[in-house]
Amino acid sequence: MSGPILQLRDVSLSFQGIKALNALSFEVARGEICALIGPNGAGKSSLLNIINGVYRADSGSVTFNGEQFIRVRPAHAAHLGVGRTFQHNALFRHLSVLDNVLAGLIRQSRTTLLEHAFGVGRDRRETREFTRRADEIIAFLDLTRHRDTVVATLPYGVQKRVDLARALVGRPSLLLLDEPMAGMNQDEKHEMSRLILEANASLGTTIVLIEHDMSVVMGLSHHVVVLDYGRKVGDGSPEQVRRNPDVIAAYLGTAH
Ligand SMILES: Nc1ncnc2c1ncn2[C@@H]1O[C@H](COP(=O)(O)OP(=O)(O)OP(=O)(O)O)[C@@H](O)[C@H]1O
Repeated sequence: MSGPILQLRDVSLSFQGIKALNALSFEVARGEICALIGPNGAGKSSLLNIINGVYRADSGSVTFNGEQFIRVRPAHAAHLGVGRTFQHNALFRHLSVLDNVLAGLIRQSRTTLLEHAFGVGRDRRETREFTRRADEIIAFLDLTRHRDTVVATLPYGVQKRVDLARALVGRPSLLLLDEPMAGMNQDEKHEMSRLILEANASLGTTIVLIEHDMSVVMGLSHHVVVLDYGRKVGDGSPEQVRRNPDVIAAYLGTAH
């Protein structure tokens, strides 16, 4: 399919009179890594929540892969090919890495409750196929040695990789990452950047990510959109955005 993978047109959202997003429009090209930046409270997470159906925009429209919606249920967004990670990872801490990654495939299950209860027919075939897919993504993200380890015992940077594996296993065409490097040290950020670039290059996944660390943003993204008080104040290549005086005033000048 040609054309942008994602288009937002005049999207607005308010919470009790506070405009979190104010007539926001931008496009994400197929295959790019697009960073959303802006000060705290600028509306970045709200925007991701609209794209994957957690929130409903008050007005405007979102077009994903040619399908336009104002409200999409999260399950339908996942079905259309939108994957997501959250700012505070929502892993099953007491389950293994493999089980957490398999959880990313639950929505694609076609097994009936009865087949699942007796472990027969489609259930057995599906389990084999899902495990194969999970192992593939576990290897892709360098997690094979942790495959059977309980997530809670793993270092934080590795847990964030498990979160990425769970989001990637369903092979979304658009992956939304909410602060994938939050709380990481420089080495972990470097490793996570490498994996995001690799997922983008080898799996062809379009990525929209929220990130505060400007050196990460500049090194990773093809395209940067800058928000401030729910409005777009910059939109272009990392270089264009870095030189935009409105952006410097709104964001880069702000202590973070
Ligand atoms: N569920 C909610 N209920 C009420 N207000 C909300 C809710 N979610 C977001 N807001 C408000 O909407 C505005 C935008 O918040 P949002 O979390 O989208 O910003 P952000 O750019 O992601 O911030 P941060 O960088 O701190 O995560 C803020 O004023 C916030 O307080």
